[in-house]
Amino acid sequence: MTSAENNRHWEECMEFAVQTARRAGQVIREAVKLDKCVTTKSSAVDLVTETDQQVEELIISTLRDRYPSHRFIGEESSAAGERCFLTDSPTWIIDPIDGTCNFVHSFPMVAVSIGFAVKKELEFGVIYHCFEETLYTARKGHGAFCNGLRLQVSKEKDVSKALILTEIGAKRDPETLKIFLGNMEKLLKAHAHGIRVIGSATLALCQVATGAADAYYQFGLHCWDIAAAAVIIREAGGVVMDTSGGPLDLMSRRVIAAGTPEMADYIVQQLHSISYERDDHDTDCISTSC
Ligand SMILES: O=P(O)(O)O[C@H]1[C@H](O)[C@@H](O)[C@H](O)[C@H](O)[C@@H]1O
Ligand SMILES: [Mg+2]
Ligand SMILES: [Mg+2]
Repeated sequence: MTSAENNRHWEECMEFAVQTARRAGQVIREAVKLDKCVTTKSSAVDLVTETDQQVEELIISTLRDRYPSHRFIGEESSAAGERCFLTDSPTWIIDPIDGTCNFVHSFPMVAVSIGFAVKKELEFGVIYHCFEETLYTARKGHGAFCNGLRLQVSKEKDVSKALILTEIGAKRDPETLKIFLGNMEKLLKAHAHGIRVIGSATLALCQVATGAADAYYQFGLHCWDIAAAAVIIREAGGVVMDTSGGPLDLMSRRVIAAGTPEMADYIVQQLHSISYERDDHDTDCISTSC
């Protein structure tokens, strides 16, 4: 296909992703009122429900019917053992319920996140806030939007004038908690206006894109938490990078996002790292042969 044909095709894919995310959000809104069967994954606080699995199946089957040649990375498919790696093929990167702990507690900060990559480059992102029915979208080179209104990140460079968001991740061992709380302490001692933990990495990252938050950082999230939000933040004029200050590594389980590079660079200097196994940890052989 020509680049113009590709451009039109990815636009059509994003429009279909929006319809699919809205359908998934409707299922989640209905399920949140019902009794939930809750189990755990990597730790006692890494929760999953039947709804996570059903919604992921709905999303992937709907997309696969329409785009049978595409590849799929899903949070719950990965938890069930499917390998998590990008190839040059068009690939959907899906978090069916971001904020599962919130969903279990009926705390209304829950999103469906659908990212899309081609030739290992993020092309578009769709994040749908299921309870507010707020839709965040962005396509590379075409801007970022919230319910159709264009988004612009904060221009704040000074951490002492910043509202910063983060998430805890799934590990709760003493060493992890010491580093997590130490990182927050460093930023609070730098007189950040506040630090917020809302229980959904994707919705927190969307607040960086809207300019309501000046920065976000986390160790322990996944590629499906980052993919869609990275496009939305970049298209809103923000930066998304590795916690080392280098380029974003989608599979690394860590991220810093900010409205300005100055804010991001300051946070890089403050953070002590928490290590998590990469999302693509068991695919070294495949990734070199694909
Ligand atoms: O599992 P879901 O999809 O709910 O994603 C959340 C992670 O579980 C948390 O560890 C992580 O800290 C973030 O809250 C992230 O949104
Ligand atoms: Mg999830
Ligand atoms: Mg998630």
